[in-house]
Amino acid sequence: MIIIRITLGIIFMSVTALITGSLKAYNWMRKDRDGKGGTIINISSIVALYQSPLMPVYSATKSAVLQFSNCLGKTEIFSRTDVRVITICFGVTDTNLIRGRVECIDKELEEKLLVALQKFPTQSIDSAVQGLLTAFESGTSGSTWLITTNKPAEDITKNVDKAYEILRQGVF
Ligand SMILES: NC(=O)C1=CN([C@@H]2O[C@H](COP(=O)(O)OP(=O)(O)OC[C@H]3O[C@@H](n4cnc5c(N)ncnc54)[C@H](O)[C@@H]3O)[C@@H](O)[C@H]2O)C=CC1
Ligand SMILES: CCCCCC(=O)CC\C=C/C=C/C=C/[C@@H](O)[C@@H](O)CCCC(=O)O
Repeated sequence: MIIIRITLGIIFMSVTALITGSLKAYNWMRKDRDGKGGTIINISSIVALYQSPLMPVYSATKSAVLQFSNCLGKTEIFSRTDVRVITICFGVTDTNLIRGRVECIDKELEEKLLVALQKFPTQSIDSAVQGLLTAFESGTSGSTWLITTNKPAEDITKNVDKAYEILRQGVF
């Protein structure tokens, strides 16, 4: 089925390749294994910051990117390895990704997504890159940055921490 192929593709690209690539770089750079330290910047999305029915697969992959990168960048690890891990949540950005046809799990969702993508303000590539550079210059390890709607990059680490404080209630 086409959707299985697309789904496996997006999971492979956004999760499997990102995690294996990050860990390769991580092990190469980590100071406690004779590396020189360094920075990993992983790209998530605004879809990791809210729950929408439009793209359950894509949203799941971007949430995985956020959680993996936040956890890998935690101080307990960073203090030993000097490998800083930063996560970027981009809003809709004017690239080929949103220009091409976006296949969803059914036609109804695809139509809703097209409307959403047209309605949601699209930021320029320049603004997205400027925001990424700000995060690179200022971001601490394990931080999350919201870069959307041509606004300056915003460090939303505290929001993510608060969200997980709520989610962990009753767990321990
Ligand atoms: N454009 C947007 O609105 C947003 C994009 N993002 C994320 O930003 C990242 C980049 O997306 P865009 O630049 O917008 O997409 P894009 O489609 O414009 O660019 C993707 C690039 O990756 C290359 N590529 C595809 N498969 C590859 C592979 N197997 N190996 C090496 N290169 C490959 C393509 O040739 C293309 O140049 C993605 O992770 C996307 O999910 C996140 C939020 C919003
Ligand atoms: C209003 C939504 C804002 C989204 C901001 C972004 O991250 C841009 C995403 C733009 C396109 C995403 C394409 C994703 C494609 C695949 O996931 C999809 O074709 C696979 C199956 C559907 C699914 O992801 O559930």
